[in-house]
Amino acid sequence: MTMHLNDVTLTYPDGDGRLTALDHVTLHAEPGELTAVVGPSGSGKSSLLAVAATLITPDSGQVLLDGTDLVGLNAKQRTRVRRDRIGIVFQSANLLASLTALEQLTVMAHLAGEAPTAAGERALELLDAVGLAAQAGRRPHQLSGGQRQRVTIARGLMNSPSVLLVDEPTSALDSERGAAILDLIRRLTTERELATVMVTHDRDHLAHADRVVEIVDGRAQALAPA
Ligand SMILES: Nc1ncnc2c1ncn2[C@@H]1O[C@H](COP(=O)(O)OP(=O)(O)OP(=O)(O)O)[C@@H](O)[C@H]1O
Repeated sequence: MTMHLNDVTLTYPDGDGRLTALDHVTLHAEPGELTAVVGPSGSGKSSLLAVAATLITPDSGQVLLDGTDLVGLNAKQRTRVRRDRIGIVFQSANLLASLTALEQLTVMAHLAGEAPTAAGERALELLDAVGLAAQAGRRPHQLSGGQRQRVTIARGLMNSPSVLLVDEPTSALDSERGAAILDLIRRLTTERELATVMVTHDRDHLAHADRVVEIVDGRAQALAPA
């Protein structure tokens, strides 16, 4: 599926006025392609992901998923689209301390009402895909930072999404582990035909991207991939 943000403007209340976080932003994410979003702190990158994830409704513009505008949907419909079509790997989406890596994934399916057997099989497959088959029974404190990040990526794929939204996937990792996570996101994007949008502060990551969008003061411009 293609995600297309079209002329999106988002403002937040700011004292007596409004702060423009996204200023007529347009962005295309195509299946099998990795779009990197870069820009200074406070430029609007997280806001962009939140709009794409349908967690925030923009003031104007469209969020098109295969041509359907998600902005017009009601809350229940948006929740369904998010659950069925969108994978979210945000920094704030922490792992639950008491659950094993496998359970971090199956709990998602459980909440969505899926039968445990199918969910367990898919979760194991995903942990295998991110290189953690042997660690399926470990809890977060028994995993390295890079392994925990892999679990969050696998969890983001649990609903077999078409669109994957990733916020700063390597910020807590050293450069070697960060590079491995980038390789993983690149590979999964290609193999699973995901339309991936990834916010990153690390310019080394741009070599992995098919498209690079720079956001400055809420305005987006396309950069040539590195
Ligand atoms: N809930 C909010 N209410 C008011 N202003 C907000 C809110 N969230 C973000 N902002 C402001 O909107 C602007 C864009 O913020 P955003 O978090 O999207 O930037 P960012 O590029 O992700 O920054 P960083 O790289 O530091 O995470 C900033 O000026 C920020 O202060």
